Amino acid sequence: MSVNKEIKRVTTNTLQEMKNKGEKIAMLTAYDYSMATIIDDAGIDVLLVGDSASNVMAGHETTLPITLDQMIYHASSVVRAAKRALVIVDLPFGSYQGNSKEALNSSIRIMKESGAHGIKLEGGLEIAESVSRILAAGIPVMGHLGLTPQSIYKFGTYSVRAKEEAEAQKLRDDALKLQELGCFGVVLEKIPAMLAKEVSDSLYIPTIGIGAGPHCGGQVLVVHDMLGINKGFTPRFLRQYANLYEIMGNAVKGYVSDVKSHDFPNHKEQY
Ligand SMILES: Nc1nc(=O)c2c([nH]1)NC[C@@H]1CN(c3ccc(C(=O)N[C@@H](CCC(=O)O)C(=O)O)cc3)CN21
Ligand SMILES: CC(C)C(=O)C(=O)O
Ligand SMILES: [Mg+2]
Repeated sequence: MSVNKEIKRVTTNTLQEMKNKGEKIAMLTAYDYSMATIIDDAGIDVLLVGDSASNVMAGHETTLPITLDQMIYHASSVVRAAKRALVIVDLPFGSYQGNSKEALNSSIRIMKESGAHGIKLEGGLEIAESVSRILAAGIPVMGHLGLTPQSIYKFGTYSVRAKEEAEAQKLRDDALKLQELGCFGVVLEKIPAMLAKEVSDSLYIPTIGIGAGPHCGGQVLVVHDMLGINKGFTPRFLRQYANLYEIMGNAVKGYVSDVKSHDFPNHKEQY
């Protein structure tokens, strides 16, 4: 159990209390120990070990290639860093779509081998049986609706979702279903702000938006995007809080220059 008396861990109950009080939830991705330490120490509520690690960490075009073993490796590193934040891990593509037993086994592996506090998976009614089974095992589940990147080849683009009424109605139904099953929250990705407001107001559990406007219970971004490390990714929903690509690049340029010019190491930097 928790031995740290000074820092109170965020739990799924904390997130529900925040929604009840109208206090916004701040969530960011993290994939490694060093970055997670900085983000946790800076006061984030939820750390998401996203399958966006496939893009950001491994350089793949999509989230599809990342494996369950790789997600567990990233998650265990983040868990070791997180003193306060709730740590949630994406079930990667291919680790849950087969059947609900597979979904449960994958979730159990994540909880057992990484020490994370809950899982997230993409989809609505199609994955209801899996969500129930994972929840029945006592594992907190977060839903993810709207732009679901694991289905990119079904949709063909990363454009805004649920602009048409039929898709908007399915999203409303899916969100209610996920709440009814017992999910502690739902990510809403790249949908119209008014639809996100409607869904957020109709649910008692918190919604966490990314490109879903200001009315969600909280917000999530990929940390490399908001720190400006991921050069060239500038969707409208992104606010860049730093330009670390430039800052880190300049530091490396300085080092290269100092080595080439014989400036580094100097007499104090040797034995
Ligand atoms: N670095 C990174 N950041 C993310 O937010 C992210 C990932 N990776 N990987 C998984 C998913 C994929 N997501 C994405 C991917 C692409 C766009 C995007 O390019 N949007 C463009 C144009 C898309 C279009 O209309 O076709 C935009 O301008 O919004 C948005 C979200 C969000 N997730
Ligand atoms: C963008 C967030 C919601 C995500 O699922 C990820 O980073 O993988
Ligand atoms: Mg994801």
